[in-house]
Amino acid sequence: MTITARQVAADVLHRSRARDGFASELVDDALATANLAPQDRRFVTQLVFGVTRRAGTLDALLKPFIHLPPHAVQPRVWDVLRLGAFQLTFLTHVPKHAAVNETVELAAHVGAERAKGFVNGVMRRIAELVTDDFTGAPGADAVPFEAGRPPPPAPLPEGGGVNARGAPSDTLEATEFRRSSSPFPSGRGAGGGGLPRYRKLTRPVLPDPHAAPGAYFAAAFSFPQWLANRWLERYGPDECTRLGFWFNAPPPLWIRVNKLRTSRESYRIQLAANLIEAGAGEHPQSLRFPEHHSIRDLPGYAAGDFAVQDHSSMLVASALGVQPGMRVLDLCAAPGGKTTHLAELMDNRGRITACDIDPKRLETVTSLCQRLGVPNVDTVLLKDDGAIPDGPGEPSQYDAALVDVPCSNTGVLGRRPEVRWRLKPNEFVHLVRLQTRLLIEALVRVRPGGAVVYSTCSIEPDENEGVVQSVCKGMRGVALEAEHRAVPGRPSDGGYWARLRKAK
Ligand SMILES: C[S@@+](CC[C@H](N)C(=O)[O-])C[C@H]1O[C@@H](n2cnc3c(N)ncnc32)[C@H](O)[C@@H]1O
Repeated sequence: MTITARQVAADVLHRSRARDGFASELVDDALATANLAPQDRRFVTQLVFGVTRRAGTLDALLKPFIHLPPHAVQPRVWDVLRLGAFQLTFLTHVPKHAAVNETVELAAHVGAERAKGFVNGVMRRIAELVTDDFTGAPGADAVPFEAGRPPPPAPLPEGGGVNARGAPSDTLEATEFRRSSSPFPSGRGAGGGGLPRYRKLTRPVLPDPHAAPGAYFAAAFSFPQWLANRWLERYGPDECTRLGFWFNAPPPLWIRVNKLRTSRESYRIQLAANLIEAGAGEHPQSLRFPEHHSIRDLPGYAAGDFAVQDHSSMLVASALGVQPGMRVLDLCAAPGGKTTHLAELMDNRGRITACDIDPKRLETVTSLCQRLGVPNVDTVLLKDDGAIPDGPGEPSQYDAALVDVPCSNTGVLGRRPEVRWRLKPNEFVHLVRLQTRLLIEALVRVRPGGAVVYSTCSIEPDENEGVVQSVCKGMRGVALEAEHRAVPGRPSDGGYWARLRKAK
């Protein structure tokens, strides 16, 4: 029997709830075995990522029509209801009757044949609730649909904003969060440039944005209440609206052109010959695709002409300022995106020790090195105690180190849709403790005069400036040389890096 895209999506959501892995890995696994046409494969991704990102909003829309205690609805039936509500609210290419009927059939697939009538009733109410009208203003009867289209970016000079080594200029914050205390904005600017679109409902179901901004932001933009409160206090409603739209949309695809193999311009010509459009980003190796592409189908994938890497991540290895011939420690290396970038910046000359505690993820460092043509990386599996090997020869003799620590991932919530629901506020204490320890260990391994770059894909100050400041304060002979906050959506993922230098 053939399996449908909706059935695959329902199965992935079930596995994701059981925390079987990241949604992206589970989708890849499922698509590897399901025999689906390309447009159905894209539909699976759209459903799984969309439902996971928007789960909070979908539940707010569903709850008024479910007169049962939440535990009385089986989790898999709840997944089915979210899948149906997502199609009716956030997709415009699925006809309403198809969304309702297919969702009812899905109940049987998840082993809840007897729930078909219930699912049918709820879906019909959602179909009545969601109108085909859009507005530019938030409200209790308007669901955030999409950000306004930003104005086209001004053309960038080649390598603009970066120095000769490809390192970003050492200013703190090339871009900055905008703090505002205005009520939730409407109109131009709220979504990052153009007019945002909110989908009108026939009646108010969401909290009122003016009377209850915290509850509104959590429900309308689908964030856990604790995170909504945290961000509203820090950024204000205007910036939260922009972040909400950004994190609920699919993030753009960026690649890093492998300068060991080709140049950005030559690769762009290769893309153009295949009628594929890509725009140059500020980092001299970066290209951004305006449209979705299957990575393995892009020209030069097997030959290692590029690695998939977000623009913000490319800035991190560049910030270390490595030179050919150096001995470099990469303390949290897997899956190897930044390790291989370091090798490219070193022109494959010198040695990189790439450590991680996860053996499976460490294997991906090796395979990425092979694909990209990087021979000078030694992978090291760290033991449970996290003990790090000394550099070649004497201890503490690495010329430079990168410590790209495990973090909350709050800068990449669009790419990691399940993170917002898995992350708990009490995790920050443990993360900060680990991050501080790793940064100190990297500093200990580097020679006098050497540099360490500390980085995260978090936008939480306690994981970023907080860790760096406390280490600089507590460790003699260590100075903060430069730091950079990447703001989500300007132009890519959120994150942070700081370069520290040991006194000579
Ligand atoms: C943000 S990821 C690194 C991404 C990588 N630098 C890249 O660019 O592809 C963090 C990594 O830290 C690893 N990790 C977690 N705890 C660690 C520890 N105590 N020591 C070293 N690595 C650790 C995780 O397994 C994970 O691979």
